[in-house]
Amino acid sequence: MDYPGNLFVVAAPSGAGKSSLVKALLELDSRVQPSVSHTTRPPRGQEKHGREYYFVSTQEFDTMVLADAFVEWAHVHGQRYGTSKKAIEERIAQGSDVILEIDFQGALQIKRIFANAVLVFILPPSWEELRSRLERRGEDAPEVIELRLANAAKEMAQVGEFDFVIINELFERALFDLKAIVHAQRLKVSAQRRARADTFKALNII
Ligand SMILES: Nc1ncnc2c1ncn2[C@@H]1O[C@H](COP(=O)(O)OP(=O)(O)OP(=O)(O)O)[C@@H](O)[C@H]1O
Ligand SMILES: Nc1nc2c(ncn2[C@@H]2O[C@H](COP(=O)(O)O)[C@@H](O)[C@H]2O)c(=O)[nH]1
Repeated sequence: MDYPGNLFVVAAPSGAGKSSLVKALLELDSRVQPSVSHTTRPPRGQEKHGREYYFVSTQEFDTMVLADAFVEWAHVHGQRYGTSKKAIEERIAQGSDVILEIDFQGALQIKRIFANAVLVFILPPSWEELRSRLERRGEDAPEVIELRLANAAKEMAQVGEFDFVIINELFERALFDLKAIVHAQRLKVSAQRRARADTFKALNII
C-alpha cells in the first residue's frame, strides 16, 4: 500500500545511540513524528508512560497480540516490545512522516508490510565504545548490559538487510547523515509523484 507519509525505521544494538539521534532529529524536524511502542519492560529513571513507551503487563501485551493490535512485535533482551497499528497507520495515511525506533526483527517485519519503509541501521564505532556508552548511561544493571552486548553481535549481523548504515562516532556527523536520509526520501517520493502525475497527464492528452 502506498501511503502519503514516509515511514523511517531506525535500529541499532543497544547503546549505539539511536534514541539520542532520533530525539535530536525530532527536535529539528517537526514533520517527523515518533511512534511510541508498547513494552513489558519496566520504566527506567525518567521514563514516562505514553512518552518513551506504553509500559504494559505481559497480560496486557498478550491481549493486544490476540486482538491483532500490533503491526510488529518481538522478544528483545528478555522483554517484549511492539508497534501498535494505532501508533503509525493513521498518521502515515494522513501524510505525516513517522519514525520507529525498534530492533532488527521488528524492522524486517515492517519492511515486509510497508515495502517503501526506509530502514536505517546505526553502528557504534567499536565494541569498546559500545560497552562504555552502556556503562556511562548508567541505566541498566551489569547483567542487563552483558545481555545487551551479547545480543549486539547477532543484531549487527543483520546490517545487510538495511537500506542505510550510519556509524555513530561523532554525534553531529551521524545526525547530519540521518537528516540527509530523511530529506533524500522526501525528494525521491516527490519526484516519483510528479513523474506519475506527468505520465497520467500525457496519457490523457494522447
Ligand atoms: N556519538 C556519541 N558519542 C558519545 N556518546 C554517545 C553518542 N551517541 C549517543 N551517546 C550516548 O550513548 C548512550 C547510549 O545512547 P542511546 O540511549 O541513545 O542508545 P540506544 O541505541 O537508544 O540504546 P537502547 O537501545 O538501549 O535504548 C547515551 O548515554 C548517549 O548519550
Ligand atoms: N521490535 C521492536 N523492538 C522495539 C520496539 N520498541 C523498542 N524496541 C527495541 O528494543 C530494544 C531495547 O529497547 P530499550 O528501550 O529497552 O533499551 C531496542 O533495540 C529498541 O529499539 C518495538 O516496538 N518493536
